[in-house]
Amino acid sequence: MAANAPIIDLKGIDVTFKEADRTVRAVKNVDLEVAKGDIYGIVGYSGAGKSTLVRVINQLQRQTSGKVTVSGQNMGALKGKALRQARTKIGMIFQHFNLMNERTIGDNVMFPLLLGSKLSRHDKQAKVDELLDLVGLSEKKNDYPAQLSGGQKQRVAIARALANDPEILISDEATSALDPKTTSSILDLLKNLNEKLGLTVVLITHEMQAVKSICNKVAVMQSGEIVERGDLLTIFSKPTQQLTKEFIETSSQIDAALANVVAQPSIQHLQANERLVVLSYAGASTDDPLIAQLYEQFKVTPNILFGNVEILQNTPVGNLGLVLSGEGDAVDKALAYVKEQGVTVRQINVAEYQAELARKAAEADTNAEGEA
Ligand SMILES: Nc1ncnc2c1ncn2[C@@H]1O[C@H](COP(=O)(O)OP(=O)(O)OP(=O)(O)O)[C@@H](O)[C@H]1O
Repeated sequence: MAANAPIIDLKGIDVTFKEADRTVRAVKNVDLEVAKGDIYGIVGYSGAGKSTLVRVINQLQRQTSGKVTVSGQNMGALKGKALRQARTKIGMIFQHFNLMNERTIGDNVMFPLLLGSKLSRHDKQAKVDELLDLVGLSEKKNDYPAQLSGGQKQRVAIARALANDPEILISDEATSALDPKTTSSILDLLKNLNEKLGLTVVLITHEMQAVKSICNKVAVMQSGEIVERGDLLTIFSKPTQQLTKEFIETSSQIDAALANVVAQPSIQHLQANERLVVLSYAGASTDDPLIAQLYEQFKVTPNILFGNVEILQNTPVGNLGLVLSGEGDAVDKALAYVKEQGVTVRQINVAEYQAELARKAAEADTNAEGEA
């Protein structure tokens, strides 16, 4: 494998399921390159094709067409023992942990080592101890899965997935059944393993929050296709697709803040020279100088309604909701200047935004009735 070749290289992947009464094209012509050491998030709603796509990486799911290369090996050409061998280098964890309840924690972690590891009996035991130590569960070696919390069970599953020293770990909704605090401790563990062992992680989730906390790259999937992809900062500060924006908004609470704001009478009756805007930026631009310049350069008065700054990949990413007011075309000029500084400007038409909120609420009601 060339030094800078991606560790996972998917080219033109299609997966079609044929059933008696229907055909589902679950993955449509997807290309995906994951570099060694990436924590690559794949985000999308249920049914988008995420699981099917990642199961192609270890060939638990064979592609209908396209080429899968992992660590330089053409996975589609492997069968039998060679395929089993290649799979040991790709660990996988799931939402429901998939532990063997009648075996101890130690034996669960030992299990993959019994299937063809060349280590001696003594070294296998030492490996189990080392793995349990790595995930912080040394004391639970002789307990059974039923005695553990969900977060602890997922740690056991992670230790088991690492038994054969994989280069890649695929996490399929591994935190979806966990509470927020446990989720964040599992995500921290994955990040830690990535740094400590150089493990490449592919993280499937429907929660942008998870992507935000540990991924360096993200792909957004919809109806079997990747609709947007890129490094985390670019995707968060300059999303282009509506679906990406939706996922980001659910994780940043900006829309919840905006919904509160547009419910206020003073905002519903803005003057002709007033504008409601949300400014989003990543990196160098910070609130203070920008806000000061609005007034100093353009005599535009900013009234700050809400704001938040998060640190992604060591870089501040901020969102700021403002009402801007100024004489003549001062607000337009100020906004043009702000855009030149690399800040994304979203102008909110209050009446249209309220209508949109009402439409979404009605849609949610209809869906809830359908599910009831
Ligand atoms: N073995 C299968 N046979 C038939 N259809 C399948 C099979 N596996 C998946 N599908 C269909 O493929 C589509 C994509 O499913 P997939 O599980 O990959 O989506 P997902 O994004 O991972 O969603 P979820 O998080 O709900 O699993 C869905 O329409 C699903 O019903």
